[in-house]
Amino acid sequence: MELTDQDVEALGTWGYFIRSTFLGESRARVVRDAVQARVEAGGLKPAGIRRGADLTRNSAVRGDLIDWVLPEPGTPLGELWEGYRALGEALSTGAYLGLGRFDLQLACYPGGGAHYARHRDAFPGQSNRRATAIWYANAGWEPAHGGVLRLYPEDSAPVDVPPVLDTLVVFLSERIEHEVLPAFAPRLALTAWYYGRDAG
Ligand SMILES: O=C(O)CCC(=O)C(=O)O
Ligand SMILES: [Fe+2]
Repeated sequence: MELTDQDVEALGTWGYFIRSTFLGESRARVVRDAVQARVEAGGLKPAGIRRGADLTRNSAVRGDLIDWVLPEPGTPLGELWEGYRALGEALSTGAYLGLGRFDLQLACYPGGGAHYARHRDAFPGQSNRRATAIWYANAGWEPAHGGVLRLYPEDSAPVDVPPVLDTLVVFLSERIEHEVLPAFAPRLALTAWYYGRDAG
């Protein structure tokens, strides 16, 4: 995994970059099937919203179901995990982000208008989340399904990212506000949050 000069420049200037392919089509389909199977097996739980020490559930803010993905060498999800590990290394080497460990979350927005209100993934000085990377697992996503990720770069117009299979979005967690617009079909995303190397 290597970042292009364009990726690095976009990250520095705008705080994000987008790639239309991460794993490549055939591997992406295999991972997608594994993600789908995991969702169908049940076990995803309504996501919480943290306000200080309180964890609350409020589908008016956030309507997804989540689970955490751990390293699973030799499985399709393990392959994705490994891809994220390599991405973290590339971000550290190529963009000097100094990243350490990451958490990887599987999120399913069930459709029916589920969304996630505008937010940041980290606040300056309060968290060691440095970078967010999101990979989408939705084959056959159509504009009528809604569910775009809307990024709000600081000095430019909002940018919409349809959650199409194998698309990868990377942004600086403290810098980029974003939201998920209402989704009208089941929407699958895998999000990694990278912590600074100095994080506990
Ligand atoms: O699924 C997405 O596109 C973004 C989700 C998100 O913002 C989050 O989980 O913090
Ligand atoms: Fe987010």
